[in-house]
Amino acid sequence: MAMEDPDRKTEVVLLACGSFNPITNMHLRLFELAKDYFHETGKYKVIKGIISPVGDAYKKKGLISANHRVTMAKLATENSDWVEVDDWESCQNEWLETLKVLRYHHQKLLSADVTNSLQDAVPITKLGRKRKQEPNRHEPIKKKNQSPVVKSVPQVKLLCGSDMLESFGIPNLWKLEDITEIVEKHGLVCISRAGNNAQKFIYESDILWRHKNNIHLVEEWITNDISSTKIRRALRRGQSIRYLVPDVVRAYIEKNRLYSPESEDRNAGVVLAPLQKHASDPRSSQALNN
Ligand SMILES: Nc1ncnc2c1ncn2[C@@H]1O[C@H](COP(=O)(O)OP(=O)(O)OP(=O)(O)O)[C@@H](O)[C@H]1O
Ligand SMILES: NC(=O)c1ccc[n+]([C@@H]2O[C@H](COP(=O)(O)O)[C@@H](O)[C@H]2O)c1
Ligand SMILES: [Zn+2]
Repeated sequence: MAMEDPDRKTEVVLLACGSFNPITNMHLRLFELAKDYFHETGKYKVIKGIISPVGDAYKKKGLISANHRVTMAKLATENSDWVEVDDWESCQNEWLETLKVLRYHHQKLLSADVTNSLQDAVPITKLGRKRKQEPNRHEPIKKKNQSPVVKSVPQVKLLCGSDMLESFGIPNLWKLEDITEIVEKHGLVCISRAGNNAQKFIYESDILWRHKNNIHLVEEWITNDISSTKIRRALRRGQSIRYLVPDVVRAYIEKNRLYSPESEDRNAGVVLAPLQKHASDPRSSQALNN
């Protein structure tokens, strides 16, 4: 095997935004697939995964309270040593554009980095993460003013499925400037199926095409059709969801009787927050594919 200096790799944090209503094994697989992909390039090191369940103000039909969705996501990731759940987005009173969630997490890493570099000048560790498992690494000894702080902050990339990528083309759902900033400043990791439309979708959009180096398409060879919609459907019908979601999540759903015909009717007839917000905004993404 080639000798590689792990410090040369670009550090990446993966951020997944969605309803997670409820979280499934498929959602957890997205992170593993993306991590394998980045590590196989030899250029990146994935240091963290973040699940950010959307807030109740998103108003999607059948969306149960964020409180339960966050709890289930935390239960699902309790055995993961790198994926965590962040409830900042779901605690906001209003629905937030995904770009704002990306910015928030990037900013948070920046401030962690600054705090770290102020606290200890030597040795320099990238990010401000404690490297517990590798105490004997030979970090270069530098004075803090010799190393620009910003340079070592990891990139926060949006992790999604191809359905989310393709939703960029739905009129009034996304602002063009948001899509541009996501692919320009952060980057996108999209888990897709062989022979699907993700590549064609990128080809057909000038903006996505221009930034295609920052859009990583990861092929899912061991396909898996689990979706939250199907989980909720099975629950309404009294069917088993065992082995489709982590067992702790299944137990939590049963104990709290979370999904029912009534819960599926929540927000029925209500306009989805982004559509409500952007409908009157001429900058919305009707012009993605030009
Ligand atoms: N089968 C899948 N393959 C790839 N990505 C997926 C798959 N299912 C969900 N995702 C991705 O997971 C993220 C969170 O999605 P979401 O919470 O909507 O889950 P979902 O299972 O699609 O739920 P629903 O059925 O309610 O739409 C999104 O980026 C979505 O694209
Ligand atoms: N303009 C935007 O930023 C925008 C529009 C639509 C959905 N989203 C996000 O995408 C995710 C979609 O989740 P669902 O597939 O469960 O609807 C949510 O996190 C939502 O906030 C963002
Ligand atoms: Zn979905």
